[in-house]
Amino acid sequence: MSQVVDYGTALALILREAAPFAVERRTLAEAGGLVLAEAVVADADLPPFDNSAMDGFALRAEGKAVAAGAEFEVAGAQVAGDEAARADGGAWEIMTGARMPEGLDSVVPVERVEVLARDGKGRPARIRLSADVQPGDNVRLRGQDVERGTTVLQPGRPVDSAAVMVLASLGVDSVAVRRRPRVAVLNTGRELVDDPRRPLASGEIRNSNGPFVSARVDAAGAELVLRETVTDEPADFLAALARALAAGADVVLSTGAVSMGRHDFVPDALRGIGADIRFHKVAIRPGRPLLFARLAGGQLYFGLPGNPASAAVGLRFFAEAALRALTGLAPERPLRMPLAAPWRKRAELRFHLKGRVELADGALRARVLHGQESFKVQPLLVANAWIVVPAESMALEAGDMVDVYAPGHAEGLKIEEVMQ
Ligand SMILES: Nc1nc2c(c(=O)[nH]1)N[C@H]1C(S)=C(S)[C@@H](COP(=O)(O)OP(=O)(O)OC[C@H]3O[C@@H](n4cnc5c(N)ncnc54)[C@H](O)[C@@H]3O)O[C@H]1N2
Ligand code: MOO
Repeated sequence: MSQVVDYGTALALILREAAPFAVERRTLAEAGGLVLAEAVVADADLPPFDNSAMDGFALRAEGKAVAAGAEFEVAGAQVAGDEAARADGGAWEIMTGARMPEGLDSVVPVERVEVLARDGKGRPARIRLSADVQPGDNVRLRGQDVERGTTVLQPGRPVDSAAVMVLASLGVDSVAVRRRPRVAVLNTGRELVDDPRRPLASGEIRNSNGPFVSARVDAAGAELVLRETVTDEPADFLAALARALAAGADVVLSTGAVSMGRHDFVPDALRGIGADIRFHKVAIRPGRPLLFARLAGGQLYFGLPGNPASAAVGLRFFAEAALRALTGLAPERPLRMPLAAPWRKRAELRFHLKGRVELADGALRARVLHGQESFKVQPLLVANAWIVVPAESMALEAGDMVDVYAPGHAEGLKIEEVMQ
């Protein structure tokens, strides 16, 4: 198929091929950063028992305040880790996190108590309250944080540090997740030089897409299994592709050689090994010659155009959509924000623009940067977001709402960059 497809069609074709990976169980230590495949229901209360929030004395208030000046014998002591104890009145010395003695319901912090007498070991034996105590003061009730039976995590949520905190609190030892996609990167072009110490010969350039795409693959939560630079010889390319598949790649990303030139061999080379090219060319700018195929072994193939911004867009808006789907993440939804300044386009294409989210009078707004040409890399330094303008919007005014995406699907907008 070599007909130009629109963005929606391209995305639907990708999502049709990117079926989520099988569900696996992993320990919490292994699951960090992976995406939950099943909901997690709390099978315990948090906290698991009523306990003290303060070092102090546990009392029985029984629904009414205990006034300052009241005196109590100290009848026992309870430290974090002590098992359940029964109190028959009086006050119990208690530590933060210690189980409340049964029969007591409030805690007065040690600094609001006067110790009137001590026993032979120097421990408080009699106390007087120096402040009123309200019923339930400084007691953390069983289930007050998480009630047993509550669904605490939904499928599709990454196992981030917050999820680990809750799962570990509940004593969950393993979770159902999907593994990280394995990605291989092939950079095509005889003009490319990888070794930064090697002087450039006439016509040569540095390979920037290779390091860039590799870094972004990592930031997208995938595992880079191979990166190679290949010449414009189809045989070299196919040999490298075979090594990528042998390395276990689920997704292969190539850069370059997908346009109209005599050396743009990727489509034919792929056809030659039985790949099913699902689309080649999308009505977008930059990155129009983007190619997407399913290889004979089922792996997904994205032929990203060689210009750096085009490769970046193909990765961000097409390959990352596939990476999300493989791990069970729902399709991404953009932020909506007003445009900082008018912006016009001449082509009825969907534009993915290097943009900057700024803070103005406490509100966020999005600015389309200068230097949108796809060969330019310097504007990427200033950009902190992508601004997307649909094909049909030709003229936008300041204040018009636009779709804004973070630099990568797995990262939010970097607010510290916005604030600068
Ligand atoms: N006659 C036409 N020419 C071009 C068309 C077209 O429709 N008709 N499309 C243009 C567009 S749009 C793009 S984007 C590029 C895409 O070209 P390819 O994907 O075939 O890529 P190359 O030709 O190999 O390279 C394009 C450009 O990017 C530089 N490049 C390539 N790889 C790297 C790398 N790893 N690091 C840094 N820079 C790289 C390469 O040197 C070229 O300058 O085609 C247009 N032409
Ligand atoms: O669309 Mo190409 O991707 O302009 O450079």
